[in-house]
Amino acid sequence: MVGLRTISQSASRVRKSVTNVRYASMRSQNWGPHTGPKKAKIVEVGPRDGLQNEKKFIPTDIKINFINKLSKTGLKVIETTSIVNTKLVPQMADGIEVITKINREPGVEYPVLVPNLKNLERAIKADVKDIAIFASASEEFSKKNINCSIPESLHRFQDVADIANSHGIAVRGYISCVVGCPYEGTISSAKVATIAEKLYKMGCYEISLADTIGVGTPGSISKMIEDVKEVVPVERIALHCHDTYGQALANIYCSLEYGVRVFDGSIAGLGGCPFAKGATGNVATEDIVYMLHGMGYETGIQLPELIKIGNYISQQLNRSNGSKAALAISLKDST
Ligand SMILES: CC(C)(COP(=O)([O-])OP(=O)([O-])OC[C@H]1O[C@@H](n2cnc3c(N)ncnc32)[C@H](O)[C@@H]1OP(=O)([O-])[O-])[C@@H](O)C(=O)NCCC(=O)NCCSC(=O)C[C@@](C)(O)CC(=O)[O-]
Repeated sequence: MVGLRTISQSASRVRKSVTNVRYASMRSQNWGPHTGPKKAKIVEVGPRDGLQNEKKFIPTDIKINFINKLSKTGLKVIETTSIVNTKLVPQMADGIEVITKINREPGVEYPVLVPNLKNLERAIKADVKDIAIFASASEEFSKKNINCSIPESLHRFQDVADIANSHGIAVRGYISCVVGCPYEGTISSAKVATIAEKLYKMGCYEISLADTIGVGTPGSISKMIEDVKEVVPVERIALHCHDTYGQALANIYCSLEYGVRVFDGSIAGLGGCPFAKGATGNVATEDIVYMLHGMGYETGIQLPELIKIGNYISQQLNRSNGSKAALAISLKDST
């Protein structure tokens, strides 16, 4: 740990160049709204956000099998697990085993949630190449989720980002509760923009704006994106929707109008946050992909394969598939 801290200063210099390399490779993929074929990127968060709240422990082999299957669908980013306090999130207690045992396909990124330096150290030992840090726009949620205030968390994340980047590890940044919080109610978009700018400046290659409890509508989401776009280039913005109020696809559609091209989704609509009452499933990846393909966006994802895996994991969890597109297509195919 002491070793990690001592390299923190030179790390900020290295950070800049590593971040720029990541930017260059992302730019070549044209996630922005500009010219060329219409492209969008999906960040599959099912293995982490989708599973973290499951009460019954899912055997590690099933998690690994699930991720290995997802790796063959054309997805370019699969958020694999988290390295956090195992007493608080017991479902992710096998995070290190999962990340070390999956088959990491070339061209696929496997980010892992990391909240602090101690856990970054564990991630580095496990040869993790991509991490996600997770801040919040709500003080209360920040304290409940990561046991510190927003300013303390940003201070902590600066160290994590510096050291991660100095090891060549790319860093994605989340902001939870971007329009509403289960404890504080409405959240100001100006506050979200301030935090987004800080995460971006500390070296996050992408800022994922999370509507943790799914209260956003195209009205509140567009205001929030407008404000964040002022301080973070739109091609570095991702939207992470939960579908609690059935608004997720409408919100994604409206963010497309603002130039956002990166969307987090959870296969079969799995998900929920242990620290946010009312955080139900994430928007189903299959539904996002169905909509994007229908609008002429290329995602590189084979939807039929994704649907098979959504059905597989739903069976393993003994629950019905939460994707409407998957249900409709599976029904049509079976008749
Ligand atoms: C952030 C901390 C660590 C701060 O926790 P802390 O108490 O401030 O710091 P700590 O590092 O001293 O850790 C406390 C205890 O946890 C243990 N610990 C710590 N890490 C590990 C580990 N890997 N394996 C085993 N033990 C671990 C550590 O050893 C210690 O044990 P003690 O000394 O008390 O016996 C804690 O609050 C925590 O882990 N919180 C869980 C956060 C979390 O996973 N939240 C859910 C994901 S975020 C989310 O879902 C939102 C998102 C991203 O999807 C977007 C959205 O929709 O909003």
